[in-house]
Amino acid sequence: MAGNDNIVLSVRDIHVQFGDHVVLHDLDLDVRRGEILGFVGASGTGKSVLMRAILGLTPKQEGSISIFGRDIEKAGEDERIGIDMRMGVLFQHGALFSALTVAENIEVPMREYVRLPSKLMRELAIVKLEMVGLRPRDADKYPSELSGGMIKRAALARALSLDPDIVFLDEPTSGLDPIGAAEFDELIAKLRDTMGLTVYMVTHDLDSLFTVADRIAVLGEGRVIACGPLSEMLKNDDAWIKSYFRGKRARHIQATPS
Ligand SMILES: Nc1ncnc2c1ncn2[C@@H]1O[C@H](COP(=O)(O)OP(=O)(O)OP(=O)(O)O)[C@@H](O)[C@H]1O
Repeated sequence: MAGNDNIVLSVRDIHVQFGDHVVLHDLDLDVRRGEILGFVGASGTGKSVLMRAILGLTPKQEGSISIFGRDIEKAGEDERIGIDMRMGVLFQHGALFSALTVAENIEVPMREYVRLPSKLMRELAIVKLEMVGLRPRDADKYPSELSGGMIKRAALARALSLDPDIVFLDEPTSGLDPIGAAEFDELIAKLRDTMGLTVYMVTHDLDSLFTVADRIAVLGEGRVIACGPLSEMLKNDDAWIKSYFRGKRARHIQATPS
């Protein structure tokens, strides 16, 4: 429920369509403080659309979105900026600015939202770099000089730039090898534990869901058709959920000791 301190994000009766194409309808979702919520669904079901609608980047036709207990449509401009500052985003493919160094990329949200001396921004950027497991000497590299895993980490550092309460991660482990993906999952869990972050993670990565997600929300036919811990997904008899969580690949992951 909105207004409940334990709920960071509350989505109610959301409807989003493009022309005649209804992507989301009557969609409800709550994200709890300090949890890692894994958000899954077949390709093209609207996971990115929902994330973009929550972030105010895609218009919705109906419904309400409350963040930190505040309906974002009722928030004034200053309040909205305050809410935006408490949300970090890692877009699919990292989306770093290629003409900026890693440190400059991390400083982008600082420049946008807060006025700080350059030297302090640089120092803060280095702290963020270290938080995500990069080294200070990576600060002056350009994105083209980074590996895929380093790009994800740099993008995460940028998402953490303003010490947000919640981060939205769109397929953070896609394109990483299994070891890099597992290390990234570990990093996310560590940041949640140390910073009390709430994590909203769109993913296709079963390993992530099995190892770090506290709850999983499943999108199907425009709505959240199931939401709960992995144990509930493993008992769910919906055809897609069953084949996803109890299919061959899932059985292999469960059988492999971590
Ligand atoms: N700006 C837009 N205009 C028109 N249609 C759009 C727009 N954005 C998304 N869509 C459509 O909405 C549907 C859902 O897209 P979305 O990218 O949210 O899927 P997804 O669940 O994130 O898929 P994937 O797992 O493959 O990334 C798709 O049919 C897509 O073509």
